[in-house]
Amino acid sequence: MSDRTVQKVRVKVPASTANLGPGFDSLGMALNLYAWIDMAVADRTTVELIGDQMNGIPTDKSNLIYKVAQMVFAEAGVSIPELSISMYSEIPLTRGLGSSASAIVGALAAANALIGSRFSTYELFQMASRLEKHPDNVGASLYGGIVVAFWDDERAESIRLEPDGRLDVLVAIPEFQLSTEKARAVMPTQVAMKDAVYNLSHSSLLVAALATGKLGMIRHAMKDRLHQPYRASLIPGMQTLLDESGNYGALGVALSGAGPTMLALVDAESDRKTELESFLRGTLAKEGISAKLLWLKPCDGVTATLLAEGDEGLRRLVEKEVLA
Ligand SMILES: Nc1ncnc2c1ncn2[C@@H]1O[C@H](COP(=O)(O)OP(=O)(O)O)[C@@H](O)[C@H]1O
Ligand SMILES: N[C@@H](CCOP(=O)(O)O)C(=O)O
Repeated sequence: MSDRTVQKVRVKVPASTANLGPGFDSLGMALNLYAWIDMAVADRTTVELIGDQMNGIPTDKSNLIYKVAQMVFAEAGVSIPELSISMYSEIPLTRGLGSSASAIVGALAAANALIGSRFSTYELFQMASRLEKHPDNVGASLYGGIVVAFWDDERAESIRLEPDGRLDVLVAIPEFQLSTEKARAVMPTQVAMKDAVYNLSHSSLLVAALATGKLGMIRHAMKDRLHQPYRASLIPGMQTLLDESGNYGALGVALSGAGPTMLALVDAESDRKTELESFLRGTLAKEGISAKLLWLKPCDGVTATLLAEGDEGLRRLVEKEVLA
């Protein structure tokens, strides 16, 4: 252990939505649902999961947070074999809101803060993209805002766009889980040139619309032929939502990440929010799917805070400030 090592850190990391329709594996947006991770140097490794959101996550050294932290230490040439980790998360698992990316980014940021921030945010982004194998969710959780990025199996590059303040985000989170692995497995390995051109043009137009605040263009741009048509078979009601949400006040609609969550961009001033909620809820209900609806906002990326001896534990913070 080096003298630059601090004893305890807390990170707060946002959820993310990837793709935004046509930007498969290249567009992401941070959303204000959060996970908190406390990480401390310890004599014996412990993993405390607060709340029941993370049921089934391992609490030994096979835990993703522990493994990612060890990767950071190894890369820095530092030995901190035993960690005390506490976690609380509002981000539902395997629903397309980037829980795995938030865990990876949270672990990278916490471990890096523990060793005196030896790595830059850019270096953490390279590590995160290598682990997640696509940069959209990790880029958004790390940098915040809207992130436009690529990962070419060797390096990741990105630019953050400032989200327009008028953008509200409605997500419908179905009760069933769908792993990213399963939702990637239904996609073809090759696509027709016309579909590639369709996505290139729509994704480029979407980025331009988001960058210039031309919100009316979103309904034309937020369309996809690379992944959503294949994934629709896994999410009953999805095609109807994609085809018709625009008639109920959405600026645009997409599958959030690999799904099953559906996401609508909405003008914050819209007077049709209740109408849109009923349409989303009703369409999924017709397929026998109950869904939790949440209104979210784009937000900033991960933050890390060094903790002092007397600072309250994560469980207390969650009871006092998050669940209150
Ligand atoms: N806080 C966490 N700690 C450890 N593993 C996690 C955590 N959050 C998510 N994961 C892992 O990520 C998986 C979900 O990833 P994925 O299928 O990509 O869905 P999504 O990222 O959309 O929630 C979980 O099943 C779990 O293995
Ligand atoms: N671009 C990826 C995004 C997966 O996001 P997740 O939140 O579902 O993990 C994909 O579409 O597979």
